[in-house]
Amino acid sequence: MQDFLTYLTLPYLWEGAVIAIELLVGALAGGIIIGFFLALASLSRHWWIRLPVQTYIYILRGTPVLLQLVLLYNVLPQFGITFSAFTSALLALTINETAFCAEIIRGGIQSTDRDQRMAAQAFGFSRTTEMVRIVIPQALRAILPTLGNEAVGLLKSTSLASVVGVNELTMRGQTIVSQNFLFIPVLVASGAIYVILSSSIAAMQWYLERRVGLEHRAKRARKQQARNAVAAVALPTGPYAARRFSENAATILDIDDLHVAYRDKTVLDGITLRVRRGEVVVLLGRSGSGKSTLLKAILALAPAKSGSVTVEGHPIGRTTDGKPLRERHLPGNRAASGVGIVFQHFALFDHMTALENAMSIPRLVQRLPEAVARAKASRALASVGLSSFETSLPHELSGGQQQRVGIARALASEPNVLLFDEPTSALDPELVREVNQTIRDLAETGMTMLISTHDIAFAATVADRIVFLQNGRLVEEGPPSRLQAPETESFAAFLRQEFAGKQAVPA
Ligand SMILES: Nc1ncnc2c1ncn2[C@@H]1O[C@H](COP(=O)(O)OP(=O)(O)OP(=O)(O)O)[C@@H](O)[C@H]1O
Repeated sequence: MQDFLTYLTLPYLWEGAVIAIELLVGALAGGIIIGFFLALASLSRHWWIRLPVQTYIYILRGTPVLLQLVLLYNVLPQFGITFSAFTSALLALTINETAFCAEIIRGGIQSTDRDQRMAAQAFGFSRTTEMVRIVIPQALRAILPTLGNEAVGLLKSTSLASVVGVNELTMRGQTIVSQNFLFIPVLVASGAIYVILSSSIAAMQWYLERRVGLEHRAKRARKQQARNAVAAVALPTGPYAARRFSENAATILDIDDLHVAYRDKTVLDGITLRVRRGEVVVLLGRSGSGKSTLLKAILALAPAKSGSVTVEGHPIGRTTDGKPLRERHLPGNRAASGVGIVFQHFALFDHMTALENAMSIPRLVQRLPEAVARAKASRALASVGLSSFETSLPHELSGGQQQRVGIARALASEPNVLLFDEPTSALDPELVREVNQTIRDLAETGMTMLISTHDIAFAATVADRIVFLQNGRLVEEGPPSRLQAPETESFAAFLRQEFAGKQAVPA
């Protein structure tokens, strides 16, 4: 025991441990940074970017790190490149680590909810903002446990550096043993130092997991809200000024001869639709008729083959002379369109509180000062009756409340037109009413809305105009009274089917 304690506190062994730590930190940092870019490249849409990166990862993951180390140390000098033993070991470990980290990070990125990423794109987040504010914080939660394991594995792999003569912890232990033959106390002391180091990694992992955990975020948000309550900004009253719909109102959303196809399958076949300021238009149609695609196409999120969408003269997804916009110009174009959208499955950012969700567009897209964004978000949440839930995370809310946060998030950007993609179809029947009422209240304020729904009773009470789609074509449109007196046989057949076994259309 005495020998063990002597070796456990021996500076010679601890100096070796420091070398192991240097290798670990250098290789892990390099692995994570380079691995991040490799992960992005391996997810590229272009095969000529993807393929070489995937091949690199495949080869590195498939060969022992010891082999890579010896190869690097012995082969490079033959090309006139000579590194010290430490640099060679660091390089070999880093290169190996890039492949493993790339795979871990790729998994994390892919684990981020697709709906949230689509929402970010619809709101006009730039690719970088989407990555930094939405994807990475959520991916971190998913990858930290695996990354912790990887760090412990790497710590153990640093012992391989002794093969090329790096005088790290394992080598120092062996050197002592070769002189005094006290195998047990020396090797157990070396092992104990490795355990101390890996325990430090575990402690760091625990701390970081807590920091990025949802509970910690909620706690921080509550503290911050208490601080910001003093610095609240007064906004002019009512962004949603009452603008009652009038038949003579000007067109605000103009969809002209829109064709959308996924690969060779036509999904929208020449849709022309004009929505006037303050008007509420409800889209009806069977599942697969193209309602969601139409809403996505308005924000250039679906592959439009021809046709145009303009909002108050602002073309979406195209230049003023009708050419398709380049990918990198789409976020700015969407952000400037004044179109807000509410999704069927809410697509709330899971790691943000209700207030942060509602602040996301004013802050991250419109780049308003924090206090102004906060005030707008607060007002939007108040308008949907959720003032007392500002610091709640999405998972702490009911489905109906989550959807109302979704509505508040869209409202906080003060849109000119609001799109709803089946806003209640993911909700339990008892929660549908609260969301429908929120949308009706919005209609009363004069908000221009285009709503896709299967809820015909709701359509009857909110719509100024009904539009019926079938197989991607606009088959019938007219006042809500058409729900009782459809003009086309296909709309009548749709209504009969929808109402088989349901309640009658309200008069
Ligand atoms: N990303 C996609 N790739 C290929 N086809 C797609 C894609 N998105 C939608 N479609 C197809 O487009 C058609 C219209 O789909 P869409 O979601 O717009 O219908 P919908 O009327 O909104 O249906 P629902 O009421 O069930 O939501 C469907 O046939 C669907 O399979």
